[in-house]
This record gives sequence, structure tokens and C-alpha cells, in this order.
Amino acid sequence: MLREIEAGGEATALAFARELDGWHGEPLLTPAQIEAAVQRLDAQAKADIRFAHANIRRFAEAQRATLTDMQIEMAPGFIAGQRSIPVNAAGCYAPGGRFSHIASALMTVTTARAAGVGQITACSPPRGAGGLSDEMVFAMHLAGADRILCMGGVQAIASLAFGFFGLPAADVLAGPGNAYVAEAKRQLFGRVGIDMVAGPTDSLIIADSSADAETVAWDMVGQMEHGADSPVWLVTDDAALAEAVLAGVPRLIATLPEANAASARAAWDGMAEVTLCDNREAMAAVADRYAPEHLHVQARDLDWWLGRLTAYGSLFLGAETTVAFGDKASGPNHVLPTSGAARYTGGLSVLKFLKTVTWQRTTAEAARPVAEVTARISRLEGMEGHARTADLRLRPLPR
Ligand SMILES: NC(=O)c1ccc[n+]([C@@H]2O[C@H](COP(=O)([O-])OP(=O)(O)OC[C@H]3O[C@@H](n4cnc5c(N)ncnc54)[C@H](O)[C@@H]3O)[C@@H](O)[C@H]2O)c1
Ligand SMILES: [Zn+2]
Repeated sequence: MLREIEAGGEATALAFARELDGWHGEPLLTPAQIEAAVQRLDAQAKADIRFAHANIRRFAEAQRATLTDMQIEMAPGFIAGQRSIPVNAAGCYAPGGRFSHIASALMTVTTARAAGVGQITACSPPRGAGGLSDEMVFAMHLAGADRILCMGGVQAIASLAFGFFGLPAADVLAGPGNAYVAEAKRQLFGRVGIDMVAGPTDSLIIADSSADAETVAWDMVGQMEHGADSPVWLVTDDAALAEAVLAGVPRLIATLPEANAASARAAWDGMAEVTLCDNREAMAAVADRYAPEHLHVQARDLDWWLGRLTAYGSLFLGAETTVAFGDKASGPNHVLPTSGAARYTGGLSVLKFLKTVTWQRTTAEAARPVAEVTARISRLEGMEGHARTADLRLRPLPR
């Protein structure tokens, strides 16, 4: 699809949008359409999206503030430094196939804005003949999207990367999506930056005997709603709790609306695991090995767990919080590494939209020792051209 779209251009992207999503409208929203969606949306939805946005922005801005430019004197007169520079253009994908992930729009666009990205395009697939929902448009607009593209799947990712429809070609593509979206981003990586290759969402709960079995079971069921390929794991050192959760989950699933229950049942039957351990160190070792996207601890001594656990996308400490808080509204980003990728990366942050670059500058005097060593190392390597450029710095430069 990527090859076809690159060769065929905008017309091919639009043809896929018609074929796969039944979309016959314009790809880009006009300012009037955005304004109309903002006007139509009810006050409670607006207030809730504003609440979530304010938290996500506050967290992302604090994250940005931890990154300070630096410079050091390597030797008197020789200075080297480091700066963080935002990319020029970002493309932010919010999934919209099964669910309309307005929270993903907030997570990606808000974070790109906090990083200082110049041009941000947000996109999501049309939800029926009306295109994007009013709440999706409101969320994208509030978060600071410069343009809104009503398109999903590979055709959207390609349009962002290649700069179709007058969009600035994206330097970074961010946001979760299904297997087609993830694979398109993976194949484009190198030409553009991406946040990560995201697979189906996963969650692990650590619970000791202080946990409430019904709460643990609900937290598992809630995340199993994502579907058949979304694993949820329970790790416990309390056999009675394990038995109670095993008995409780099917009962709770049955209380959900049928479509959601079907997804949760498929995840429970196909993917879920309960692991019984001897002690908390063994539980921590299991969690580190699974490196879950979401890790929720419902156990005593939360500070011990915070210090001990080393592999997760985002950590939820205590029964008072829940993974859904992070998914929707509490502040830390929900675009997170899945399928064990938390062994080597964290989730979406301002860092994914920033380039950490370095610079150097020197006086002729301070350059001398560096030039001498550079020339000798270059000659050891057989690089005479490099050596000559260093030699030049041992004499006064012509003006
Ligand atoms: N990790 C996270 O932070 C996170 C957060 C939210 C959602 N998600 C994940 O995002 C995914 C959302 O998937 P979705 O499908 O609901 O929405 P989506 O927006 O990712 O995909 C919908 C698009 O898929 C394309 N498509 C459908 N069938 C196709 C086919 N046969 N060939 C080519 N393209 C096709 C269509 O063009 C459509 O626009 C889920 O896997 C969910 O778990 C992850
Ligand atoms: Zn979730």
C-alpha cells in the first residue's frame, strides 16, 4: 500500500479511504468545520476533555523542563554544548476503528506541542459518513493541532509522511494504531522518525494478600475489553486471591455490554494468565521478565515496588489508582511500549519530538592540543585528508 500510495499520490490515498472506510468527503477539515464541531459539542464533554488535556499538558511541560541545554569548557577556550531542538513537523495518529480514541489525540498532539514542534497534523479515521466525531475534533483542536486530517490506516500515515494535501511532510510520526498503522510506521522509519512500534495493549497486575479480589478482577476485565489479542496477567503470592479472581472474572465480564464482553471473554480465554509466586521478589522478577505496557501494583509497601521494578511502560501504584486513569485523564502518557518493548524503551514523551544535538567552538590557542592528537589519530587510521585539516589548525588561519 505504501508503494502504491507514494507512486499514485493523493488520488491513491483518497481511493483507499473510499475503499476501506467508505469516506467520500474532503480529507482536511476547514476552520469552519472545526468551529462548528466545537460549538455542537456539549458542555460536559468539553469540560472533561479540558480536564484531561490540562493534566497531560502539565505533565508534558514538566517533562520538557527537565531537559536543559548544557555547555562545558573542555579546556580553557574550548567549549562544547548540547541542545534539544524540536522537529519541524509531526504527524499524530489517533486510532478510530473499533473505538474512537480521543485520549490518543490528546496524548500525541499535546506532547508534540509541549516539545515545541512547529507544525502538527492530527488524523483519525472517519466514523461513518459524518467523518470525525465532534469530541475528536474538539480534542485535536484543543491540544493544538494545526491541521486535522479525516483519514485512517496506511493512507493516513502515508499522507502525513509524504506531505499530501498541502500538509508539511512529517519528520516524526506518533500515535498508536492497529497492525496496518504500526507496520506502515515501521516501514517508514528511517525516512521519518517514529515514537515506537506499538502492538496490542497489555497489562500486568501484581497483587498480594492485602489486595481486594473484586477490584483486581475488575481491573483485569477493564483492560481485557481491548480485545482478543490484548493480554492481561495477574501475578500474586496469595493462592486464595488467585482463586477468587479466577472465579470472579467471568462473572464480571457477563455484566458488560455484549460487544465489550465478547472482546474481554476472548482475551480471558486466549491470553490471560495467573501466576502464583512464593514471595514479592519472585513477583517482581516475573514482572521484569514480562516488561508489561501497564504495570499495576496492589500490594503493601509501594515504595519498595517503585524502587524494585525495572521494566514497564507506566507504573500504577496502589489500588486507589487504575490503568484507565492513565489511559484517559491523569497526565502521564498512554502511548506506551507493548509486547515486551519496555525492556528497552519508555513511552511517548516530549523526547520523541526533540533532537538532542551537540556543538563545539574553540579559540586557535585551545585547539592546538586537540589538533595534534587529531592529526596523529587520523594518520594511524590512514586518513591523510582528515590529518591535513587538523594540521591547518596548528598555524594561524588565513583571514
Ligand atoms: N498502545 C496504546 O497506547 C494504544 C492506545 C489506544 C489504542 N491502541 C491500539 O490501537 C489499535 C486501534 O485499532 P483500530 O483498528 O480500532 O483503529 P485504527 O485507527 O488503528 O485502524 C483503522 C484503519 O485501519 C485500516 N484498515 C482496516 N482494515 C484494513 C485492511 N484490511 N487493510 C488495510 N487497512 C485496513 C482502515 O483504513 C482504517 O482507517 C488497537 O490495536 C488498540 O489496542 C493502543
Ligand atoms: Zn486501556
